[in-house]
Order: sequence, then C-alpha cells, then structure tokens
Amino acid sequence: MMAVETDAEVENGNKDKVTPWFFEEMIKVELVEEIVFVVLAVGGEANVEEGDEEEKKKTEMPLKPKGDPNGHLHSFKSCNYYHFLHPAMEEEVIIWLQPPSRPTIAPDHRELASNQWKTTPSYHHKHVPKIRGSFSEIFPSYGWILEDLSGWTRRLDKHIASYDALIEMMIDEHIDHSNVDEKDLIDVCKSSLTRKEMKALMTNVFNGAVETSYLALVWVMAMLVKNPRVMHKLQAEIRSHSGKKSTLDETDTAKMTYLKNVIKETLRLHGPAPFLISRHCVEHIQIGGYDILPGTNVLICSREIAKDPMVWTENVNEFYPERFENRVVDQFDMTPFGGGRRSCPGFNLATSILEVVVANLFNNIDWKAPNGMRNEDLDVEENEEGSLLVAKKTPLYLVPVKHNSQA
Ligand code: HEM
Repeated sequence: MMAVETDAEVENGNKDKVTPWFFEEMIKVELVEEIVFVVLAVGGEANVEEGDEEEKKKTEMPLKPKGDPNGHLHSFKSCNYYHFLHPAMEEEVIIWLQPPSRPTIAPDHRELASNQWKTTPSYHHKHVPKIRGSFSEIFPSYGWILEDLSGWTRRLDKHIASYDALIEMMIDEHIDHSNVDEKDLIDVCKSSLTRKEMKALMTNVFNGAVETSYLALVWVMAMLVKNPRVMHKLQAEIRSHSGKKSTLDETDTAKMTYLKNVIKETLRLHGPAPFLISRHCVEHIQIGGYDILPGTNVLICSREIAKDPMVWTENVNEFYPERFENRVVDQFDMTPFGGGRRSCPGFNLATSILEVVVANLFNNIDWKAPNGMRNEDLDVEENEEGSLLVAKKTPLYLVPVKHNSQA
C-alpha cells in the first residue's frame, strides 16, 4: 500500500505521489469540465486503460466508471440515491459515480463501511458549505450561471429565507419564558448560546429530526398493518404491560422487548436514510483491497448493509422482528442512524419517541386497511423519486377502530 498522504499535502499541490489516472481526472474536471464530462460519460472505461502504467502498478484502482445510468450524479434529479444506485450495487461491491465535481464512490458492504469508521479517524465530512445545485455539482466553475438563469438560486433563496424566518420566530417566542414550567431545547440553550449558534443548532435539529422521524413512524405503522401476525403479537405485549393506564410512557415501553424489535426490523428494511451523509476521504486508505485516494467522496449505503445476507442470513427481505431475539446486534450489522463520530446524535431520542408513540397508537386502537381492503394487501412500495430520504410511495390511509369496540 502507498504511504498515507495528508489532505494538506494533496491540496498544496504535492500531487506527484498520488496521481494515478483517477486523481488526474479530478484536476482535468476542474479545468475543462464540460469536455471531461462528455469523455467520462461515454467512455469512462477507456480512461482506466489510458492511465499511467507506472501509477497503475502502485495503486489498485478497480473503481470502474460505468456506463449510463450507473453513476451519473446529474441524473439524480428525479430519483433518490438508493433506488438509482441499487441495481449497480447488486453487481459491484464498490461503484464509482461520475462526473461530480470530485471523485465519488459508493461502497455497499458492511465490512467496507466498518473498516472506514474503525480505521480512519480522519475520515470526515468536508462538504461544500454552500448549498449547491446539480449544475454546480457537474460544472463546479460555471454551474452557478445556469442555476441563476434557470431560477434555481432564486427559489432556493426564497426557501432559505422562509426557513430562517420560522426559526427566528421560534427563538423570539422563547424570549420571555421565565414563567413556563416545562423548558424545551431553546429554553435550555438560550443562556449559553448566541442567537446565531442557536439558529444553527435548531436548523441542524430540524433538518435531521423531523422528516426522518415521521417517515420512520409511517413505515412502522404500515409494516404492522400489513403484517397482522406481528401487529397482534405486539398489541398483546403492549396490552399486557399497560394495565389500566390509558397513556403509556418510557417507563412502560422499557419492558416491551417485542416493540423494540419491531422498530429495529422496520428501520432495517425501511430506514428513512438508505445512504448516509457523504464522507470526504482525507487520507489514502484501502477498502476491500481497493485504493481510495484523498479527495474522494464516499457514500455509504446503509440499506445494503442492513440486508447483507452474510449477516442476516435467510429471508433478508422478510419483515420478521423475531430475528433480533437472543441476538447481539453489532454496530455495523445495521446502520440506520449512521456510524462513527458523525452518526445521528438524535438516535436515543428518536427511538424512545418512536417506542412511546407506537405503544400508545397500538394500545387503544386496532388499525385496519381502508375500503374493505385486506391488511395484507396494503401497499408498502417505496417512493423512488425526489429525495435522499425514502418515503412510502402512496400516502398511508388507515381506519382506526377503538379497541374492544365493534368494527
Ligand atoms: C428515526 C429517526 C432518525 C433517523 C433514521 C436518523 C438518521 C440519521 C442518519 C442516517 C444520519 C447521518 C449519519 C451518518 O452519516 O453517519 C443522521 C444525522 C443527523 N441526525 Fe438523525 N435520524 C433520526 C432522528 C433524528 C433526531 C430526532 C434528531 C435530533 C433531535 C436528529 C439529528 C441529526 C443530526 C443533527 C444529524 C447530523 C449529524 C452530523 O452531521 O454530525 N436525527 N440522522
């Protein structure tokens, strides 16, 4: 393996030590993006062949650029990462995406992801601070012109302004909260953080918390109704612990092991974030025998890890919460909340909220599919469009029936 290069060395232009074809392409992309875009898009494979023989001997670079549609980031516009890349990942353990502004790979294997988190502490996010559109991703130097002309920047600014106004309003509402008994996150932070820091924190929490949590709840409910055996077993557990209580809290759910397994199984199959936030490689590392050079973005596919047949053995696609019984789940067996030092800080909060909400929703209510449909026929297809997060394709409509009442 080559000596490890630091990010600084690479950025300072000391590229002699690490300039196989891969890195050279990145430099070319910055200079003549449009031309290289075409070359990479139609003849990526040829670039591998044309690389410097000496450099090829030094590094193992099997990250084959693939033909359309595998790996063209500009095509993500109407398709989420997971559904776009899934077919390619069934064939390759590692795939190279092209032509983004920097080389990007997507390893899909548990071993690969865990190897990165365990052995490369300097492996971290180093992402573009400014939100960029797809044109900037493809043409880093000129993309902004197209984004301005197409109205993308104006629309983005408008959304950011209304988001900012919402957070400003929430902070303002907390200015005089001295008489409020129950303090929330803003109350707790306002004495120690500046307004700007509070806004940054709230933005982070909102971005990370809201959509992921509600998508997870929708998936749990949908999977339970579609699988009546699991739903009835769960309701039996919840009702055996609830006694006469009408509202359950964390002290009640702490004892509900099947409930915890139901939530884990839902996140394994339908974790709302099938790809983790991309990492930027700052050192030359090896993953699965492949050389990953500094400057490479790495997208880890959490969903593929959670369905790895080597780990989950048979029936990986079946909704079967019992698979978690008597099993110690290694932190890299499934990663719906990411991993390493940038994993989801809301993990504990999210799981406790899900447990309490699901326990209450299924304690007092029996849920049915609508319009006389059999529960088993409920559609649980994923939406393949639109976002990094994966929602249910169709809205979830269910009929609530009060427990013990006549349907
Ligand atoms: C079921 C609910 C949730 C799921 C599935 C989820 C999943 C994730 C994932 C996969 C990541 C990326 C981790 C990585 O790349 O290693 C992440 C990041 C993050 N999550 Fe969550 N999350 C959930 C709920 C929450 C909640 C409730 C909060 C806050 C209260 C939160 C706050 C964040 C923040 C701030 C980050 C960014 C961390 C960083 O960049 O260092 N999340 N989440």
